[in-house]
Amino acid sequence: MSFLRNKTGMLINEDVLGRLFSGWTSMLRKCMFRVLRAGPIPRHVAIIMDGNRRYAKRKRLQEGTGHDAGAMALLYLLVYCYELGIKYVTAYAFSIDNFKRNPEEVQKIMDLMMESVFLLARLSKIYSLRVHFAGNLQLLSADLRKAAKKLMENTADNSNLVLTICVSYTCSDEILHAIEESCKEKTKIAGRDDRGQGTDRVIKLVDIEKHMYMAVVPDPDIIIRTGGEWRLSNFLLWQSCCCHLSSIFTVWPEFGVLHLVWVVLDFQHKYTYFARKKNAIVDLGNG
Ligand SMILES: CC(C)=CCC/C(C)=C/CC/C(C)=C/COP(=O)(O)OP(=O)(O)O
Repeated sequence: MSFLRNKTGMLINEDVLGRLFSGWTSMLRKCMFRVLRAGPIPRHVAIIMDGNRRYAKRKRLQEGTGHDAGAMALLYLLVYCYELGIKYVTAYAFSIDNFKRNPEEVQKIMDLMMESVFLLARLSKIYSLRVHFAGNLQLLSADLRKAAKKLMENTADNSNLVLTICVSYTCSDEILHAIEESCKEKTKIAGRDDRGQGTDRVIKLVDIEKHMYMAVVPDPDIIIRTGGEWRLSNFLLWQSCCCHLSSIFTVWPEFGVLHLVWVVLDFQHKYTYFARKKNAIVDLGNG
């Protein structure tokens, strides 16, 4: 059993999360965030959560513990982002290519995902989070798909922060899906118009963008990749044309509040470039 799980095998979130919101550490964090808010705060932060297995290996922990710790790190990050005033967080939780991994590992990650859905349901009530799943959900088990859809429906009216979990996702699949849906839509419209006259049959960028899995959120301002790599690994390729890339050497389970502060400071440093991108920055008056 992993050190992050209790005797019944459940992730020990209560204590860990409880400690986040009380005491002097929480006070220090809030002071730090207050100072950080003197500068521009990114509206949307996306993360490639790399290095979970390396973390477990380095610490000589059981297999799977790295992903447990990674899931906890994401819950922590959500709270930090909420406190800082970041409105959108997107996490690359499982790519379509990850299905090629050892079946046992895939099953463990899927079980963790199911468990995370329940944890997120509780967290979303406390913080009024909206949870959105982006990806080819047909590739997931019926149970996980059902739980994910239920969580999306139950949190659809929440507005403090939108968490998008990219699962069974690759951006090339997302683009293909959006083009297919656009073609279907255009064919339907053309079919309704007998002679095809007056019908706009040409597929435009807006048609494709409308059908992207990520259409419900604005493009990211920052993509953070942990584990020391710079690759995008088929994550948000369409949406990342103007975004700031940040590669952190730390493995994902060890990503903490100070890493987030560093990334935001780095973003603020490049503010002059980002300021050219209209609406990229949260209006501090409202944040
Ligand atoms: C709440 C929620 C949605 C939880 C998601 C759980 C989680 C952290 C999933 C990450 C899965 C994954 C394949 C990460 C990449 O690290 P890796 O396994 O490739 O590690 P490595 O780079 O050390 O090999």
